[in-house]
Amino acid sequence: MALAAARRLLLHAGSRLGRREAVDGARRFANKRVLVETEGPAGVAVMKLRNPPVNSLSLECLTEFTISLEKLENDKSIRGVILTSECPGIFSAGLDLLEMYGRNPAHYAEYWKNVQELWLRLYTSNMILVSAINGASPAGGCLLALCCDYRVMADNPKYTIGLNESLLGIVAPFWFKDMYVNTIGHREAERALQLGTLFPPAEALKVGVVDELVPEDKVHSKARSVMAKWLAIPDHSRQLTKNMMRKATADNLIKQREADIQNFTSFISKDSIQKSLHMYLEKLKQKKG
Ligand SMILES: CCCCCCC/C=C/C(=O)SCCNC(=O)CCNC(=O)[C@H](O)C(C)(C)COP(=O)(O)OP(=O)(O)OC[C@H]1O[C@@H](n2cnc3c(N)ncnc32)[C@H](O)[C@@H]1OP(=O)(O)O
Repeated sequence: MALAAARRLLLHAGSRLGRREAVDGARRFANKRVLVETEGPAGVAVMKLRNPPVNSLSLECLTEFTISLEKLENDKSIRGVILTSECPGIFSAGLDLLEMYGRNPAHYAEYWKNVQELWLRLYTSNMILVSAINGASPAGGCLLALCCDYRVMADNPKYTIGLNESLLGIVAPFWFKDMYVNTIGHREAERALQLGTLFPPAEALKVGVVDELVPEDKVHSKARSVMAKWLAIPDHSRQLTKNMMRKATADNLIKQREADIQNFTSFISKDSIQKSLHMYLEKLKQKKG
């Protein structure tokens, strides 16, 4: 309930801000955790995640992200979105572990519903989505990138990308898996999912998790030039083709959303899974020394 009210408020506040800043030609609207800048005639928006320190996808962040996408979808002048991060060295640390640890079943259900919603909106977007991966991108971070039509990654060996859920003692849901299989093929996905592989850039390129590597300072300009190429294709044929390629995967979740929420809630509530998450969080803390 509270979240729905927040959503209405954000939509309203966002549109007021959007109108005010349109005066300069370049428009922008911002929620606390997502900044969107649109650049006039080209019809391209740049969406920057800014939920420091690691752009974890908290419930608030997911909500703001989904609302921002909804607004862009409703703006017929926008044809493409570049998805990137404002947090140095991190694209997104994925789902917020603190939303999945030490909470109650109702919270887990609410959180998962919002994860599903963002995924469905991103994955089935009619807009061209290009990710400019400028940092680490584990699990849910990789998921965001996989939803895009094209992935440009900074060629910095410190950054890794992949679905590493098994390392946390949890299991990537079937729709994460489906998208991984669609992107890198069954054999590679099977291996990478079991091992929880976090690919450094060169390996991510080789296996097909990303489409292109560029020096870090060129990620944004490359994403723009990729976008220009995709914008040259007529929207209607590109959109119908995208829909044809993705519909079955999206429908697979749509037809069992409620069961998937229940499955997540009972899985994540298990003592053994909570214990695994606790240990992983402790490991993250200890890493700092
Ligand atoms: C049937 C269904 C089953 C369940 C399916 C669930 C699917 C789950 C999907 C996910 O996305 S789970 C999340 C997976 N993410 C990770 O494994 C990433 C963990 N984080 C890191 O590896 C590192 O933090 C980093 C992203 C590489 C950044 O490293 P850096 O050294 O720059 O920062 P840190 O000191 O490690 O972290 C700072 C701060 O942030 C906290 N944090 C990190 N990641 C998360 C996260 N995903 N959620 C919440 N909080 C996170 C970290 O603990 C530090 O906190 P403080 O110690 O400062 O309090």
